[in-house]
Amino acid sequence: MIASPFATGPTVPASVPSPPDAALHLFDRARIERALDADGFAHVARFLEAASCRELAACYDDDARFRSTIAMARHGFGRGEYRYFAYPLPAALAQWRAALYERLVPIANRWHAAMGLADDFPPTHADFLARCHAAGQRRPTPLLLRYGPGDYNCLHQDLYGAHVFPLQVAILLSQPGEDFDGGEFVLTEQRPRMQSRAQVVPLCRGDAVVFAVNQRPVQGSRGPYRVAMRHGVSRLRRGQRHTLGLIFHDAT
Ligand SMILES: O=C(O)CCC(=O)C(=O)O
Ligand SMILES: [Fe+2]
Repeated sequence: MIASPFATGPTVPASVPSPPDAALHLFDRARIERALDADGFAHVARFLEAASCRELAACYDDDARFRSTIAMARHGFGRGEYRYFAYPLPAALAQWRAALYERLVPIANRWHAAMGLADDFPPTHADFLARCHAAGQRRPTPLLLRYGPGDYNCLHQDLYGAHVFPLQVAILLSQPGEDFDGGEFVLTEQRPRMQSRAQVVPLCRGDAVVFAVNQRPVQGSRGPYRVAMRHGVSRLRRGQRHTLGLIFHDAT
């Protein structure tokens, strides 16, 4: 268990509330690895408590925490808005990012080897960030997303430069059926010489989904081949939906 997202950090005001810890113990690596290998995603239920979700969603309006705000419609990305956190990240977001990286890095390295990709990833997130920063990828990528009625997120890949960690995590901060309707997390998979396959991940508030950023290896009869994944969110029919996105590489 680790500290609250808002507990410390040089620029975070002392008055900000302290939600409970993320349930990193639910992050059962063997199960997650099996699910990622089979489907390209793993669902981790109840990763964050409702109070933490509410506090994270509420911090969307705190301008001082963010480096930039993107109106998705302006870029053809969909409809809705998201904001990238500024460095220094709220202390526990940095800790979650580092802790999740360390749990996922063996899978990332095995995937890259299976796909014949040269990169291998260092055991700590600090060392991987140093590699990103040395290559000019210095801007933080953790983000909060906010969707209202009619909003959606087009299928995409969060690639921000040459250095790409092949897995990322999204955490739903709102409760489907209560806070919003519609707005399902969707993944598609482009398989060589085959039509694309879509999967919907039925997240509840506080659930995390770990998924492939771009390519993943699939075991074929003649060895592994690569499939390309994309993710997005279907249109909201009602209400408001917030998500926390944790991407492990930084951006140019
Ligand atoms: O809102 C969502 O569930 C999708 C978020 C997303 O695209 C991301 O975390 O990269
Ligand atoms: Fe994304």
